[in-house]
Amino acid sequence: MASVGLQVPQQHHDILRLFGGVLSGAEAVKLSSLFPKSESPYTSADDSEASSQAPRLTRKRKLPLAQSATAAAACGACATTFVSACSLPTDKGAFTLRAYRHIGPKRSHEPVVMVAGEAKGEGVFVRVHDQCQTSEVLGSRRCDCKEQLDAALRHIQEHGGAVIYLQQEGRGIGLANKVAAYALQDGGLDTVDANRHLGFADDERSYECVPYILEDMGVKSVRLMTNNPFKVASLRALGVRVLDSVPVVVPTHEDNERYMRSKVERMGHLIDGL
Ligand SMILES: Nc1nc2c(ncn2[C@@H]2O[C@H](COP(=O)(O)OP(=O)(O)OP(=O)(O)O)[C@@H](O)[C@H]2O)c(=O)[nH]1
Repeated sequence: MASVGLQVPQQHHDILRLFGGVLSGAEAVKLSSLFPKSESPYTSADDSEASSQAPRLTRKRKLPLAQSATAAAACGACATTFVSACSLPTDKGAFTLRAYRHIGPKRSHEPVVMVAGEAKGEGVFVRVHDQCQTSEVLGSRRCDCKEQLDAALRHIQEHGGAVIYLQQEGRGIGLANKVAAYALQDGGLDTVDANRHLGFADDERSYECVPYILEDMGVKSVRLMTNNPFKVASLRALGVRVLDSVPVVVPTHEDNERYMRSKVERMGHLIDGL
C-alpha cells in the first residue's frame, strides 16, 4: 500500500516552510498535490528551469503580489491560481465556469465561479456560496442551501454576475462532521450548539481566496447576495468592496424551519418573516 514516507520532495519542503512547519509532511504532500508540478505556485531551485520551459496555461497569483494590503495581512500565507474556463450550458441557461486552485493556511481547495453576462467593474451581483452536498447532491430538505444556489444562479442569469462556489462543506467542518452535527440536531441541539459540542467554532469558513478571484475577474466592487451579515463583514475584512447586500430569501418549510430560525436567532441572519 502506498504510504507517505519520511522523504518529502523539495517542492513540499517549500510548502512546509511557507506554513512555518505547522503541517505534517503528509498534510503538505496532500496540499501540494492540488497543484500539478508545472503549475505549483511554489517553485524550488530544483525545478525552476524545467517549469520555465513548460507551457504556461495558468496565471499565478501569489499573496505577496496582491494589491490589497488588508487581504495580505488577513491571509498571511496563501495562493490562488486561475486554472481554466469553459462554457457550461445548464437548466438555468448558459454560464461560463471558471476554475481556480487555492492553497491556504486553513484549507486548500478548488473554487469555481459561475459567470453570466457582464461580470466586471463596479456593483457586480456576486454570491459567495459554500458547498452543501446534502441538499445540492442528495436532495436534503434540512436547509435552504440548494434553493439559495438556484435562486442566485437564476438572478445572475437575468441580471449578470457571478456565483463563487467554495468547497467549504458544513460551514467548513466537512461532510462527515456535518453528518455528526445533524445527528446531534436529531437529538435536540440546534446547529450552533451541535458544532460546539463537536469542538468546532460556530462557523469555520474562510474566504481568503475571494479577493483574488474577484481581482482576477476584474470585479472592483460587489452587491453581495446573502442574508448573513457575518459573511459581509468577513469579506470586507479581506478587502472586498461590498456596496450592499441583496437578500436571498427562499420559502421556508417544515423540514428546515428550525434550522432557519436558528440562523436568525443564533447567527444573526436577516431573513424577513422569521
Ligand atoms: N455545520 C453545519 N453546517 C451546515 C448545517 N446546515 C447547513 N450547513 C452548511 O452551511 C453552509 C451554508 O451556510 P448558511 O449559514 O446556510 O448560509 P450562509 O452561507 O452563511 O448565508 P447566506 O449567504 O445567506 O446563504 C453550507 O456549507 C452548508 O453545508 C448544519 O446544520 N451544520
